[in-house]
Amino acid sequence: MSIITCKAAIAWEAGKDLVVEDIQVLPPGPEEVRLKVDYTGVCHTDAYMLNGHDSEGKFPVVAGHEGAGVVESVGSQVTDVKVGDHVIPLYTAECKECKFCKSGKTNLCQRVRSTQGQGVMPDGTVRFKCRGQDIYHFMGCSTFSQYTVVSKHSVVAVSKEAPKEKACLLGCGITTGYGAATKQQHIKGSQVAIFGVGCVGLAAIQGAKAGGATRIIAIDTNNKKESFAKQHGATDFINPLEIKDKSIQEHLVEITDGGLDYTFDCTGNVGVMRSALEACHKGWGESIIIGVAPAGKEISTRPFQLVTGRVWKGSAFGGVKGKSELPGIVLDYLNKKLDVDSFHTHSRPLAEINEAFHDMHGGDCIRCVVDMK
Ligand SMILES: NC(=O)C1=CN([C@@H]2O[C@H](COP(=O)(O)OP(=O)(O)OC[C@H]3O[C@@H](n4cnc5c(N)ncnc54)[C@H](OP(=O)(O)O)[C@@H]3O)[C@@H](O)[C@H]2O)C=CC1
Ligand SMILES: N[C@@H](CCC(=O)N[C@@H](CSC=O)C(=O)NCC(=O)O)C(=O)O
Ligand SMILES: [Zn+2]
Ligand SMILES: [Zn+2]
Repeated sequence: MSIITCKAAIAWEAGKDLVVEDIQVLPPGPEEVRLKVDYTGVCHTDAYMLNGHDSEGKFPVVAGHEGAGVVESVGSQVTDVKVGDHVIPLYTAECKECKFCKSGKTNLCQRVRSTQGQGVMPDGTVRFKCRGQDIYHFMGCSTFSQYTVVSKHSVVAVSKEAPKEKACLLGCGITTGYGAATKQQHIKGSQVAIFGVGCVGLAAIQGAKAGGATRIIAIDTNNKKESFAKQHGATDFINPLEIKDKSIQEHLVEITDGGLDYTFDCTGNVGVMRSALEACHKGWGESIIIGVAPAGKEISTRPFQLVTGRVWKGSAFGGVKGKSELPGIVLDYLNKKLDVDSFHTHSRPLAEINEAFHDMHGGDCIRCVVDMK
């Protein structure tokens, strides 16, 4: 296996445009997989890290974590995937052996998590070089490169029938929102509010509908999001900026006879997280934090909100175990149980990856998919 020279979008420092340039991608180590990335989505978490808001952010870096591609080569200890497999990299690994994997209580495998957070492979080194300099990995995926190297625990083979320009979105945004909603045990017949109608929030709306929620209130500051929300099953749409005489949580409690059974924060704004918690029904309402808040931000509420039975919790990658569950979610997409196509609203070639980040903030964009080929 030799070094591959290809194109990658490199972030040299926080807050600056990515630069597309030649990068050297080293061969995979014994427990690693090198893959050709065909498509990558651009998630809000990439923007957050590239803007310097991630306490784990390291530069220079190849960002991107919502990809789909094909295995190019594998290390000697890799048995789960083989050359030619269509794969999705997993920022939430699944080793099936660590305490977390074996607990049956969480999808948060810790096998590679600490090195992943440091931007390096499990052996503490990197597989990217540009202009003679080491370049960090991001979230164990680094899909903004035409080739990338991931741990064998951080990749799963999926059906070759799934178009990769759509399947990539199952590598983060759609799975995150859909999983977070569908994994709530008592969502059937419930009243739900989803704050933030981006890719994650829209997928949570879809999940709430699939789970049988009877009232699904979508909340976004951009009115252009109403049609997307209703198309996916929202029964109501509220722009919180249009609620004048009271807070959004007071309004929600009023119109739902005491509050929501479930609320989901899909914004990353800590003020919104508080509203989402306080909009929950006394005694049993549960608020699930999905959004990622900037470094240094903290959540607060009156403890009385929890004393009186509201539950505050969080969800990463929708609670989905990547190796065990993602191939089935891809099949759900192929079997039309799960809509993915309508989330792919914008496309860009790699040369225009910076514009993909601008697309994100127009009300008409759910996901921009970058063609890496
Ligand atoms: N826990 C996990 O596993 C994951 C977490 N995330 C996080 O989830 C969040 C959503 O991600 P994604 O869908 O990609 O992001 P998007 O930026 O696509 O969507 C966020 C939406 O929330 C809207 N919004 C912003 N402020 C408010 C507000 N005060 N009230 C209501 N709506 C608001 C935004 O509007 P506008 O664009 O006009 O600002 C936008 O429509 C991010 O924080 C991301 O980092 C993402 C993936 C996985
Ligand atoms: N590094 C950040 C936290 C970032 C974060 O919470 N990431 C989410 C996924 S966001 C995907 O788009 C996640 O899975 N978190 C669990 C984890 O183990 O990272 C920080 O330090 O605050
Ligand atoms: Zn993401
Ligand atoms: Zn594990």
